[in-house]
Amino acid sequence: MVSENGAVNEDLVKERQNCSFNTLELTHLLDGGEAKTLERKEREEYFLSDPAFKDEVPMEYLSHQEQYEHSVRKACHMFRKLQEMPHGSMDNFREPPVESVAQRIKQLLGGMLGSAILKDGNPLALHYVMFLPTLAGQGTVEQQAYWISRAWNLEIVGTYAQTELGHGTFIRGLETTATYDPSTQEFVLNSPTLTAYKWWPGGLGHTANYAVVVAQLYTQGKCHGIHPFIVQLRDEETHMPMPGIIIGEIGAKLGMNTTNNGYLGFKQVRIPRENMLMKNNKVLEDGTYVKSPSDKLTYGTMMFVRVVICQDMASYLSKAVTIATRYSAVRHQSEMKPGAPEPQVLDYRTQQYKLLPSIASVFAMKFSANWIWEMYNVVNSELDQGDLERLPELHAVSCCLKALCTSDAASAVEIVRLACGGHGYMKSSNLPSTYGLVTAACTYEGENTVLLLQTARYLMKTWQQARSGQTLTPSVAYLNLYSDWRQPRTVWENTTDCVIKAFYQVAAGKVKAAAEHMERRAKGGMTPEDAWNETSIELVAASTAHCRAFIVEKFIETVSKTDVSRPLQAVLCQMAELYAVYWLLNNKGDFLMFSNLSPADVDGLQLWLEQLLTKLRPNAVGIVDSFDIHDDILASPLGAWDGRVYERLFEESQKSPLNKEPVNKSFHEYMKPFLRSNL
Ligand SMILES: CCCCCCCCCCCCCCCCCC(=O)SCCNC(=O)CCNC(=O)[C@H](O)C(C)(C)COP(=O)(O)OP(=O)(O)OC[C@H]1O[C@@H](n2cnc3c(N)ncnc32)[C@H](O)[C@@H]1OP(=O)(O)O
Ligand SMILES: Cc1cc2nc3c(=O)[nH]c(=O)nc-3n(C[C@H](O)[C@H](O)[C@H](O)COP(=O)(O)OP(=O)(O)OC[C@H]3O[C@@H](n4cnc5c(N)ncnc54)[C@H](O)[C@@H]3O)c2cc1C
Repeated sequence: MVSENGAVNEDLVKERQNCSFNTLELTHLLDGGEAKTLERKEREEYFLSDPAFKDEVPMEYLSHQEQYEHSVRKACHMFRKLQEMPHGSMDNFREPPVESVAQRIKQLLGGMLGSAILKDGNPLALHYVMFLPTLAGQGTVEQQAYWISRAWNLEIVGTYAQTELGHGTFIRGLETTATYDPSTQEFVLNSPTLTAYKWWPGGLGHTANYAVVVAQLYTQGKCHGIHPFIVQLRDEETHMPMPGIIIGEIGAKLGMNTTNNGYLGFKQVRIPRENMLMKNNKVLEDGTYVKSPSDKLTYGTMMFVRVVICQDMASYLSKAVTIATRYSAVRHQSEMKPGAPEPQVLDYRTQQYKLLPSIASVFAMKFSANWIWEMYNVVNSELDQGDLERLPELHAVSCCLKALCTSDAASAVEIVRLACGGHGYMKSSNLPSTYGLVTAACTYEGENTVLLLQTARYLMKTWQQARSGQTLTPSVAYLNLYSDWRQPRTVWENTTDCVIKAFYQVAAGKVKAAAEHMERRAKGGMTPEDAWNETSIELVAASTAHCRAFIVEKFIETVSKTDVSRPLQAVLCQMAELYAVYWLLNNKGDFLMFSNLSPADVDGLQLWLEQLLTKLRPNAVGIVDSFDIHDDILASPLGAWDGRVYERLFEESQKSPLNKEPVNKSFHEYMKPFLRSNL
């Protein structure tokens, strides 16, 4: 079914002809307007046309060390090009106003360009994603002026060193100490144990020469908890480790093998007092400690990254579903009807069930990521005015959204990889490394179970408030509405209103059940902590249900308000319905228990799901085409625009170093003597 030399695969041509909506309209919608699409495409062209980013030998065939060296070369070239970018866009980044550092970084690094150039991680990413935002968020005006300009101009390269060998989640338990010495006005950093060694920070191994180090602050004989310090790790000229710094790379990982995650130990390393980031808490010259209104402000960078991760997950998933959907349109297999031609695998219902809900997830993530990004900016400016009221709500929403977006992305990438059969197992398909990137996000920036429990903590508090009749903040207002889930059941309808209500009824029901079970345990004599731990499976489930309800509502709300042509509107609504019905059926026990759904309604829902798959099937390729992902970003023989899957797979196989010679020397060294010995 492949067309002659270089032409687009006929199946894909037909799919594109059958698409019922204007794919460009959807592209513009997703980019935020036509001008933004043009800007993105210009940026992509500017980077992707550069031969310096092309790999002669695919990275996977290089040694660990070579992979690192190539990625440093590419990362440096990438950021140099950013600085030199035409149309003055980078000029604005030379000395950015502090308050917009985060926005600008997102604007610069957002999207998928980075992963096209560096498929398995960028050793400079942490400099932009965490070092700079920490300087902006935690530094005083003077510290910002000095450090941010040095960091923006890449005079120094930084990372964020918080996690230790012994502790990642429980950051109050970190062991690195920073003890203030008023006689010299310095902090002395020390790693008292092996488990105190920093472990994991990206770029720490051999790339960064500075780090924000999170350590327990001691002054005047007292520990004041964890605080951020700027520490020089390596000489700016020679790059040799500074005295007292023990540093290296932690080794090969499941994925992200070019992010150069490192370890770091301190042996009585002295830094000036001014290197403690003092926007929030301060240590005066004489060692007096001055506390900020909330010790959680120190956690600001983590919150920022959790917010941007949601957007990042939507990008990775859009890439994976584009690859798998185009491949499924090109791939023919088996006989659906005796004697009939082999159908496109996309025509199998089970294949549609793997692909279409995963495509819908991209939209769900994008819309909720946009929403949380706006909330983040609003709350952040309130914080700057000293108003901390909405910080707990932002923390609660960002924790559960980060957890769901990353775990959904990881499972969807794996589902669509499996949907590509054997070819999905090839590294060249780019699906394994995409999985490596997204599954890492389930752990970094807060392990997902831990984050869901943070949201649960907030839900338990608000549940008590709901019970005492208090008005709740918007994201939990439903707890007031559905606090009594044993209300008489109303008739189930297959409508989005009924579905949204059901998701919230389930969330409220699960919050209530967890709260009641915890109370019962506490009344039975358990300590609150034990009661919490015993109930934590239900707490995580409550948090998940809360977040799913929120995502479903935002999805349906966004598509209903979007001003687009009718054909596109229809597709977006089908996507939103599919997302909702898919998750509803996946958790039908919860809905039967807590919502208006009765067993007799389940058949109708299953039918609804199947009808949606039928309606969306002809637009599957059109929808992923609208993501408008450049072939060099997809970097997959299975997913290229032209659908020349088999030719491209064969071309990729020719890049294996083993194919450079007809007989490998191992034949003469091992096989031949072995075979002879069996004669
Ligand atoms: C730059 C943009 C570019 C865009 C392009 C795309 C790029 C995307 C990014 C991709 C690249 C990423 C590279 C990888 C980066 C990984 C970096 C890391 O992992 S770094 C390492 C990341 N490491 C982690 O993430 C570690 C995870 N662990 C933690 O964050 C904490 O230990 C904890 C939150 C679990 C507990 O903390 P603990 O102090 O024990 O707290 P308790 O439980 O005792 O609760 C006490 C009270 O505090 C409250 N509260 C808590 N937090 C916050 C908050 N943030 N705020 C407000 N409140 C908060 C809580 O609600 C409670 O309130 P209440 O009920 O009393 O009223
Ligand atoms: C690719 C990657 C990049 C990273 N980059 C950085 C970086 O740049 N800088 C940095 O500082 N760190 C970084 N990290 C570290 C990362 O932030 C931590 O790994 C993460 O916060 C999880 O902590 P942990 O490894 O200690 O897991 P643990 O907390 O030990 O988790 C192990 C298990 O214990 C469970 N658990 C732990 N606490 C609780 C609890 N309270 N209740 C219930 N269950 C619990 C978890 O759910 C999990 O199942 C990175 C990690 C990875 C994988």
